Amino acid sequence: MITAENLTKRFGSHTAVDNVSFVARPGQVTGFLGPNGAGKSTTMRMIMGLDRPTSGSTTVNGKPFASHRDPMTQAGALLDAKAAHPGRRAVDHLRLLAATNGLPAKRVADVLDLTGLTDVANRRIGGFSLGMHQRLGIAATMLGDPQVLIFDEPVNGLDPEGVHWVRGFARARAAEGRTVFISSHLMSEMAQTADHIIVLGKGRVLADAPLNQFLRAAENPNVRVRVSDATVLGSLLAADGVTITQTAADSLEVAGLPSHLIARAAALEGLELHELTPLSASLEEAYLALTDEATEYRSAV
Ligand SMILES: Nc1ncnc2c1ncn2[C@@H]1O[C@H](COP(=O)(O)OP(=O)(O)OP(=O)(O)O)[C@@H](O)[C@H]1O
Repeated sequence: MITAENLTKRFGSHTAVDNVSFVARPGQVTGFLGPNGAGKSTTMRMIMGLDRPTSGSTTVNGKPFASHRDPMTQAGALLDAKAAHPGRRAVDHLRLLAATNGLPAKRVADVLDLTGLTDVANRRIGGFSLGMHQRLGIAATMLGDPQVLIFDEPVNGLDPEGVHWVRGFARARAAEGRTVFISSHLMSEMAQTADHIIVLGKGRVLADAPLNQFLRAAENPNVRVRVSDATVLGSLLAADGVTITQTAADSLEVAGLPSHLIARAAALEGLELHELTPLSASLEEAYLALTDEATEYRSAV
């Protein structure tokens, strides 16, 4: 489990992470979404004790990461896949990490196997493709068999096979009961990987909800309605979970109802519809609207 409570990080006058609170739970892939510069990497670095928060706190399995006696058995983080020395062989890189962290040498063979790198274990890292670098970075996170895994943009630049592999790996680790926390700037990617999504924009949490809530919001976009009597239709549509904004004498914007139900209500009342337009079509658009600070979507999710 990972928690962040009122986490804030300032670099000079710039606030990179602004009062962020969330929980990433065991048994789930939690997607940490946001455009470049939103503060995802800085948050991950603070969780791993690599950056000190200006204020607020984070915990990994109940304690600040750095205060665990055996940190690599608590959490593994892939923050920079190219961090390994290019002249070193993959197996030696992992052996060194295991030895300096007091982990059994036999874990090296286990994690090479787990990440499909056994056949290239004796190759120098400098000759690795991006996908192999990524696998090696992920292998290192698993050396201590930790309960918590943190991957910063793990699919960036990977080919489709590499993306598929990372996705499957993350899902499999969550299915084992681990907490998997993955950042991405692509909603489409997270929609295929995450159970729960936290959206960050300009350092702030814009949304924190199960993936299926985002999917529902995208399936039921806001609908613009022009009708002979907007006041009458508005009162007919009013219900729990439905938000109605009258934008002009003959216009409404309706959130939380599909178009066909709006049309049916108008027809039953004998009202004349002049327009019925869904305002957003896709999950990606819902996410872009959110990070663009479109307030309607923030409340819809
Ligand atoms: N060491 C630093 N010194 C000054 N500013 C920093 C530092 N690290 C990050 N920042 C700034 O903090 C903000 C958040 O950066 P961060 O890397 O956390 O964002 P991100 O969401 O991970 O984006 P990206 O995907 O581009 O890495 C950015 O404006 C960045 O320029």
